Amino acid sequence: MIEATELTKRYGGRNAVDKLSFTVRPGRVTGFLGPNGAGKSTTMRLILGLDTPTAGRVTVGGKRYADLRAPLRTVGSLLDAKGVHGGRSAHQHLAALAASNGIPGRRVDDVLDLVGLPADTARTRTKGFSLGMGQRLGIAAALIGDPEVLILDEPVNGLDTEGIRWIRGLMKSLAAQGRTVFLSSHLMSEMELTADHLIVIGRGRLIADTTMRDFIRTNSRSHTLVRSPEPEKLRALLEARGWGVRLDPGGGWRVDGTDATAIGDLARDHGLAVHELTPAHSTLEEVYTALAGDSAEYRAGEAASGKEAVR
Ligand SMILES: Nc1ncnc2c1ncn2[C@@H]1O[C@H](COP(=O)(O)OP(=O)(O)OP(=O)(O)O)[C@@H](O)[C@H]1O
Repeated sequence: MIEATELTKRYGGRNAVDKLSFTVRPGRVTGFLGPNGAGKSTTMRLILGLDTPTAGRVTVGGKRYADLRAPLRTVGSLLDAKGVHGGRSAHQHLAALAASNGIPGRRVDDVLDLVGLPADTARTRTKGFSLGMGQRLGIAAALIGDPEVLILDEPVNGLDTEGIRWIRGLMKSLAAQGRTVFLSSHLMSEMELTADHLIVIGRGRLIADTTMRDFIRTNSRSHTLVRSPEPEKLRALLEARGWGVRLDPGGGWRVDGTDATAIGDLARDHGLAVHELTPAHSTLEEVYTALAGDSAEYRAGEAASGKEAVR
């Protein structure tokens, strides 16, 4: 569990993190979203004791990071996959981390296996590692202490499709084991598939702390997707009713202001074939983009309650 209470970090004259209070609970994957400069990395650094708060506090498993005796056994993190000495091998890097936290050396082979880094690769210097291999090594380092809490900043960066799918499965299985998984990503489609819960910030303030499902439901414009072999005829009929009609990126029309029943009846009354008629919600990406485009920093002032998704 991660608990932030009125967490504040001031740089120069500006609050990068501004009275942020939230709880990241075990047993689920929590996504951390916010536009560039919203304060996500700063928050993660504060959680990990890499920076000190100006005010407020944040704890991991009930303790401040600085008070953890063997931190890697409590919290594993991936903030910057390039933060590895290029002259060392992956094996040496992980062995050094293990030794520094009283973790048995045999754990190194376990985590290498878990992240799919072959033994011979793990013995070569990391300087030649691809971005994807570096990312796997970073995740191995995060897992070395078998921690209850995982904090990962953009963990799918540089991974190919198979790697992204692998991370998704790994995050979900770690959460299913009862661990706390907190991750940021700019890949919305991936976040939608991976996270159960979302914490959204803008300008250092809490905007939403809610389930993925509720975040999308509350902020999406529900619409009906309709396809017909005579799309223009259908569009004319829909618009004549005063309903909003937009082109769906996948083809067909997105219709606002009515429901599937009314559209189906309308098409039938005019002898028009309909090949698809689906009530639909926006994707996370659509909701998020609309929110971000709505105003710089998500109308941070309006979201004072913090618990409700923005509208
Ligand atoms: N060490 C620092 N000194 C001064 N200002 C900083 C420092 N670190 C971050 N900031 C500022 O704090 C704000 C929040 O930055 P932060 O990197 O936490 O945002 P972010 O949400 O992680 O953004 P991104 O998605 O681009 O990584 C920004 O305005 C940034 O310029």
